[in-house]
Amino acid sequence: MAYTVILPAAGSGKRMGAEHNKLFIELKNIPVLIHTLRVFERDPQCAHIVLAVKKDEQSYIEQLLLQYSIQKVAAITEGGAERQHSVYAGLKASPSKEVVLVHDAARPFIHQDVIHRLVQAAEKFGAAVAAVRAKDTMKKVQNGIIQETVERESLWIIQTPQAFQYNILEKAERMAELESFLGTDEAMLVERQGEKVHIVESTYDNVKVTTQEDLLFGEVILNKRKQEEQ
Ligand SMILES: Nc1ccn([C@@H]2O[C@H](COP(=O)(O)OP(=O)(O)OP(=O)(O)O)[C@@H](O)[C@H]2O)c(=O)n1
Ligand SMILES: C[C@](O)(CO)[C@H](O)COP(=O)(O)O
Repeated sequence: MAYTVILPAAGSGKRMGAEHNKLFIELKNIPVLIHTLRVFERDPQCAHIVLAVKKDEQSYIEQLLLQYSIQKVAAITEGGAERQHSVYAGLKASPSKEVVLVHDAARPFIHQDVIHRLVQAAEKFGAAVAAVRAKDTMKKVQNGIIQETVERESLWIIQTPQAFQYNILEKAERMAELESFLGTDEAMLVERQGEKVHIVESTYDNVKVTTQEDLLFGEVILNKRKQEEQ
């Protein structure tokens, strides 16, 4: 089934400590943003891409789209102060009212197979997110003291893409805005509307480029994939 992907790309990259948007940092001489865009540009099931960007970065991003022949961007909208605001702005600009994916532009290593399983799950169940099982023990801590160990067997690390039937995500975003609720992912907003969100198992190399170390991981991931292609 065809889908539209919303790519929030309007962050400040504080944890990266870069002078400019971390999405412009190059991995193997290609900007992180382009690596991510190429995944969807090359996916026949992706009908449209919607970008949410910082106003003062829009013309530079438009130049990148031309330079790298990215054709599927149907809309570029202005992002907001929080990731959630950027996603909602992107949703409002979406040309499609069917299955919509939200994917961090900072996650360039997503596999097409995971995307397709997410689209199928969203079509069938209404909402689904990419995730991997927790490998470390997780604990709740207050004032530097462990309060509770969370049983690991049922713990998953949630990623993006997060896939939804349009009307489910639209209502969740609209209600969150009305109630001034801020979540760290779209699933939170959908869950609070009583919807069931399904898990689609993803891969551990679906890294979000957040801190300097992730750039090292990214180089290794790209080198490994290049070797596998040979
Ligand atoms: N107001 C915001 C904040 C984030 N994002 C985007 O959401 C994705 C995930 O956010 P994150 O990795 O946290 O990026 P930043 O917010 O830039 O990072 P930091 O929190 O370190 O500043 C990124 O593609 C980022 O560009 C966005 O579109 N609008
Ligand atoms: C949406 C997300 O990628 C799921 O893990 C994550 O919550 C984004 O967090 P960020 O701090 O906005 O990068």
